[in-house]
Amino acid sequence: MILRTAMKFASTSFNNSIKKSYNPMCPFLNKKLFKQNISCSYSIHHDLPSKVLELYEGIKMKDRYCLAKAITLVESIRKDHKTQAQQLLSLILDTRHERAKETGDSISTFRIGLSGPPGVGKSTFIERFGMYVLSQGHRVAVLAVDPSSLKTGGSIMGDKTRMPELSQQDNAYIRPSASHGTLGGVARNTNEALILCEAAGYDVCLVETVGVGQSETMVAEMVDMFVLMVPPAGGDEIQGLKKGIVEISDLIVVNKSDGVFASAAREAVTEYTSALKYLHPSSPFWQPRVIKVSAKTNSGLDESWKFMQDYYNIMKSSNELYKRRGKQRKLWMWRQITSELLDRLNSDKEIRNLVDELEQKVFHGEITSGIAADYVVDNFTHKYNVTKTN
Ligand SMILES: Nc1nc2c(ncn2[C@@H]2O[C@H](COP(=O)(O)OP(=O)(O)OP(=O)(O)O)[C@@H](O)[C@H]2O)c(=O)[nH]1
Repeated sequence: MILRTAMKFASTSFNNSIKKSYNPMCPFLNKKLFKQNISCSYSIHHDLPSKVLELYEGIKMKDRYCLAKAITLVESIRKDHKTQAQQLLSLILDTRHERAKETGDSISTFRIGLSGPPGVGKSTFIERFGMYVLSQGHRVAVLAVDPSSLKTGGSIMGDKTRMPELSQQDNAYIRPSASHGTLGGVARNTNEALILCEAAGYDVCLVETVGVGQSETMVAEMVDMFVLMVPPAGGDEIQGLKKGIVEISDLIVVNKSDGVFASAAREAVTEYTSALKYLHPSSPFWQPRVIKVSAKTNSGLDESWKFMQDYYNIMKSSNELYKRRGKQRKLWMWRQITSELLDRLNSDKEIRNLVDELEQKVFHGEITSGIAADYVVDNFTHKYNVTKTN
């Protein structure tokens, strides 16, 4: 209650200060966008709704309730919510940008992706590993991208009950995967939720996913390090693993290396290590490693964290982390452009009718897909007076 009143007060005075002078929270956007007279929705910075400011203040004060509300806002498909979410995110980014200028350190958090087939022990590992990382003085957030929840409508992964001990900790925050929308949409929301978690002081963020379809690639494209968890089996099982997924992994963790699985786990480590020799590492600064752990007995957790920290330090000091995050941001921007354009195209009735008509012609082989696509894009751009560059 006291916290909320304080937040309300802080956000009111903050709002007033914003109104008095010209957009003080957004010097970068002032310079780069407004002065160049670029018309963009960021002009919404002028009159920020109190809801956005309250969430911003709450997140800064590490209030979990505000963080949860902010993530829900990011996940919402309502147009006004989308605008508010972008306002909140750009406030957070501006603050981060300013802080980085002061400290000279632009990256102070560690984003780790974790993937593996169902039943490999991801949630047991995250529960135990998360507790270990907390004991090292960090704050841990766990997010999930669960493609199966999109089909079933329920969230299977990332559920709090899968990590009962971790979810009780003050310094841990667990957020289940959204269970509506498309995989791309859910991944994009998770990407933005990461920014919110970091702003709320969670310096180690884990993003969990299962090895289905594109979800692993999408998660790899939003984290600093990608960890693949595999069962204690080799031979055919390794052959069956998608080569692409091993290729993008910075660390392979063979779980369940206890009891009857101990020797199979040792063999798996040897086999994965030799398989990695034939693959290109995703960075010239890091040779991917293979280690065995047992989430059940806690063995190998400290070693896993040590490898992860080695990776982080090497990638950060070589500036690779900075470049990687930059490339990822550009990639997500393009994803966003593509999906936004498609949304606009699909929501235009006239164009939608044209698409339906052309789809029939393409289906019956009356025209080529290429011609139909060109025709749709030409009509769309012409309608909105977009100049076509040749
Ligand atoms: N022996 C052994 N069993 C483990 C270990 N880690 C997990 N398990 C068991 O493996 C089973 C699956 O573990 P989960 O942690 O639920 O696996 P998951 O990958 O999260 O599975 P999904 O929820 O299907 O995505 C459970 O019965 C765990 O108790 C381990 O290190 N050793």
